[in-house]
Amino acid sequence: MSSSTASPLYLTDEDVKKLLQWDTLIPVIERALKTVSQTVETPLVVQPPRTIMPVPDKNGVLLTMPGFSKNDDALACKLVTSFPDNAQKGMASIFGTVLLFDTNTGKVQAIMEANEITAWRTAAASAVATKYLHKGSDILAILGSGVQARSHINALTHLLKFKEIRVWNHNQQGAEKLAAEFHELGKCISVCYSADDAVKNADVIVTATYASSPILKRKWIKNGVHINAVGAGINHHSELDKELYQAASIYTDTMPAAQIELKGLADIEVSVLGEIGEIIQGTKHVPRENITVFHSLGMAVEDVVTAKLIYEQYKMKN
Ligand SMILES: NC(=O)C1=CN([C@@H]2O[C@H](COP(=O)(O)OP(=O)(O)OC[C@H]3O[C@@H](n4cnc5c(N)ncnc54)[C@H](OP(=O)(O)O)[C@@H]3O)[C@@H](O)[C@H]2O)C=CC1
Ligand SMILES: O=C([O-])C1=[NH+]CCC1
Repeated sequence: MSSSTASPLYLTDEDVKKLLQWDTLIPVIERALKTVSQTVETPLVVQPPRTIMPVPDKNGVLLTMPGFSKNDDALACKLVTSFPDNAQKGMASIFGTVLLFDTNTGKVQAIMEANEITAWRTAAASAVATKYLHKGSDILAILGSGVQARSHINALTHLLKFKEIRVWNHNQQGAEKLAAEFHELGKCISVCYSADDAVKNADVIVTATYASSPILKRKWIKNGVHINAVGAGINHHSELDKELYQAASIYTDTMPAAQIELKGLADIEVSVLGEIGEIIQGTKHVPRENITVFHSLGMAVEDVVTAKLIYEQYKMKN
């Protein structure tokens, strides 16, 4: 069959999972984060603001996330939904699909289920932010026990050797289940029964929930802690309390998206200081004693480069 008539490759989440590894993914995501922040005449990354469409009468949103990376010669678009009530049905909250295109012809090369892609690339971005902004690695605290909580434990423990890992969830059973799952794999995780216990003296904290009121407070955490704020829906920022926002140096993945999706921070007189890519490049510096927040929104280019990496790995193995 000629390549102009060949059907696109279809990869399920199971297939994708077999083709992803932190050692290869984290550097690819690091390069994407850095490239987004580079000012060059011809853009190396194209990612228009994503559309976020609330689904009427349902507690859910549909996002469209197209992107292009020149360095990776990769063009893709992710469609992703977020339906927080799915947990009550025993289902995942986030469902995604990525279309990867041939950059010369625009023909679809591959269609990939993107639940694993979203879980891995988000955690990889937090791992990169943590690499540049953490000051210690004794204690890791995870707030939330869902898909992102799991992938963040995997990515962060791949990168850093923590002495203690703690998990808290608003529903204790979720935390216990996650800890038991890691226990099976030989990883010890303590379940905490309050969020303040979980984050006491922590060096790195991840918030990955749908909380609509703060689950992390300034008064509970030490100076110098690094926080990856990953969750809490679209168009609002609610996992951290006002005092914490006001005390922290906040970085994000992409400023154009932050100006839209984090615009509510202006109401509490908080500004995002810049992109994590600027820290990677060394054009911005943060004093060691500062509390740092990586406000992760999720970028199309992360999905683009991850899908390309998966496609290349697939071709190599088949
Ligand atoms: N920045 C990015 O790139 C991305 C961000 N996200 C965001 O990350 C967050 C987690 O996503 P994901 O792990 O896939 O979702 P999951 O449904 O797998 O996990 C959600 C977690 O939040 C908890 N939770 C739900 N409601 C509340 C609440 N009101 N207060 C406190 N905790 C709550 C759940 O507990 P329980 O199930 O026990 O109720 C569960 O631990 C979401 O906000 C999502 O939008 C997701 C993908 C990418
Ligand atoms: O970037 C992403 O894929 C998402 N961010 C929030 C929900 C899904």
